[in-house]
Amino acid sequence: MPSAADPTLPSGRRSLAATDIALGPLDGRYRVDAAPLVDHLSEAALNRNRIHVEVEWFLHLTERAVLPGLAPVSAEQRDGLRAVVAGFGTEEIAELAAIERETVHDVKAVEYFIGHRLPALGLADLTPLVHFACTSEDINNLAYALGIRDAVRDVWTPTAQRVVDQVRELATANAETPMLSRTHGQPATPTTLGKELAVFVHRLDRQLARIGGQEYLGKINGATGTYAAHVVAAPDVDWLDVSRSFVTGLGLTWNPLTTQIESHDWQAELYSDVARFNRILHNFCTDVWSYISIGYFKQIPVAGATGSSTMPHKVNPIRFENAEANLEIANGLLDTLAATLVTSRWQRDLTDSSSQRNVGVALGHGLLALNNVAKGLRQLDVAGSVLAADLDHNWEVLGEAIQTVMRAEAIAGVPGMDNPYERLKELTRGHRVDEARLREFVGELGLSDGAEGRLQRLTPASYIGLAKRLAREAEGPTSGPEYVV
Ligand SMILES: O=C(O)C[C@H](Nc1ncnc2c1ncn2[C@@H]1O[C@H](COP(=O)(O)O)[C@@H](O)[C@H]1O)C(=O)O
Repeated sequence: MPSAADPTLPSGRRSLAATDIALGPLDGRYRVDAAPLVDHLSEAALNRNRIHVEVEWFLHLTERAVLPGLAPVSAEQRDGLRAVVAGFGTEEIAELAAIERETVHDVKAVEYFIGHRLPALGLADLTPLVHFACTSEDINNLAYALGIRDAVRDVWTPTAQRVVDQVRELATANAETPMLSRTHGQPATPTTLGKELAVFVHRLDRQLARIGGQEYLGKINGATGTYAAHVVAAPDVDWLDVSRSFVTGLGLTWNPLTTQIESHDWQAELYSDVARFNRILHNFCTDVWSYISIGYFKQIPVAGATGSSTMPHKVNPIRFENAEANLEIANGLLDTLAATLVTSRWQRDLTDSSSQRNVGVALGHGLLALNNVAKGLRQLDVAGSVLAADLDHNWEVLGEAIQTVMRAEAIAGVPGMDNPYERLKELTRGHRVDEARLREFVGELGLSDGAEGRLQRLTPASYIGLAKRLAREAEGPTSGPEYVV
């Protein structure tokens, strides 16, 4: 490692490498955002979960009395073992690291770490029961499943849910705010701002429901998933039942059939779902960014904050831009994990060991993005007058309304309703048509009274179909107000 005196460094420059300065942003400037995941997905949390699994397996084997002479340990001994998990902190992290430096095997180090604590609990005789019949993956897969489950359930999901609820509130508040649509970026049939936001809420809710229903699978079945060591050591035990009850007792779903490794298919499913949620949120961010850019949303300036270092007038949409970037980075990792974790050569290769160490990083970038979207949304105001002015400049979007009413009239037998589409195309395609010209056109069509009245009362702002009602679908199905012109 280069030091301050390293001659390869430019003269006089101190090396920062010898300090504990983070290389990555999640452990540096964004540390606070990522912090809630540390308790579940850091290396220390993985090790604590490994100790938890080893301790619970030890207790399970004693409770099931799987070997001759084996009996449940005392309540005090049981509490003492569980206290090893609960008390895992800075000193224990260092102690475990020291053991691993010798074993050069992370799970073996955990086994020895626990073994060292047994004499003080009067359990020295049971040292061979720690990690009994286990391969490392028996411990690893369960430790990861617990960490990932808790991170998703207790950290990522509540944060994602709060952001979706913020969008839901904005959708409801703007259910009736008319807005020009822009298919292909061109003026199109109007909608309401709330309805467009509700589409995102509906999409994100679906992904959250999938993620909420995710199974977290686990296995404990030995070096090649055959229970060979278990059976040769204790032939009369119902090992499938011992295994199933242990895994389900941890709150996981038992995987009955594996190689050495839990196949990780559930992880691939989860990461694909979270990545899809992220993609939808990314779409939301770029839409909001674009609405800000055309003035539909005003950003509330934060007192004391600077937009541009040179252009004093600016309030930049940086929260949505940060979210975009972090969603992309999260998905780069999530996609890689989902694509690669499902493959392991023959009965195992160790690539998953290294890959899974990045699950927290992937979720961390997603969490950071969510926090930025939440912040960005709190700083938005809807510019109703800009939305209204835009609608008023685009009366030609009523061409669709007129030609569709003419078709209905033709079917009802009203004469003179021929070629409606073509006539409206001639009137509107590629040019501006103002209110007066449209009203005049409608007045000359010879429509029935009801149809003409409906069209003459129509404005771009009121040509929104069922958008108000649909916007409220984000709150849940409604029997709310019907379409009224
Ligand atoms: O129960 C077993 O151990 C079974 C054994 N395979 C292994 N299974 C699980 N872990 C193993 C295995 N081999 C090594 N290691 C240890 O994994 C750690 C890999 O470190 P890193 O690359 O940083 O993720 C690092 O600590 C390695 O020592 C087999 O041969 O089938």
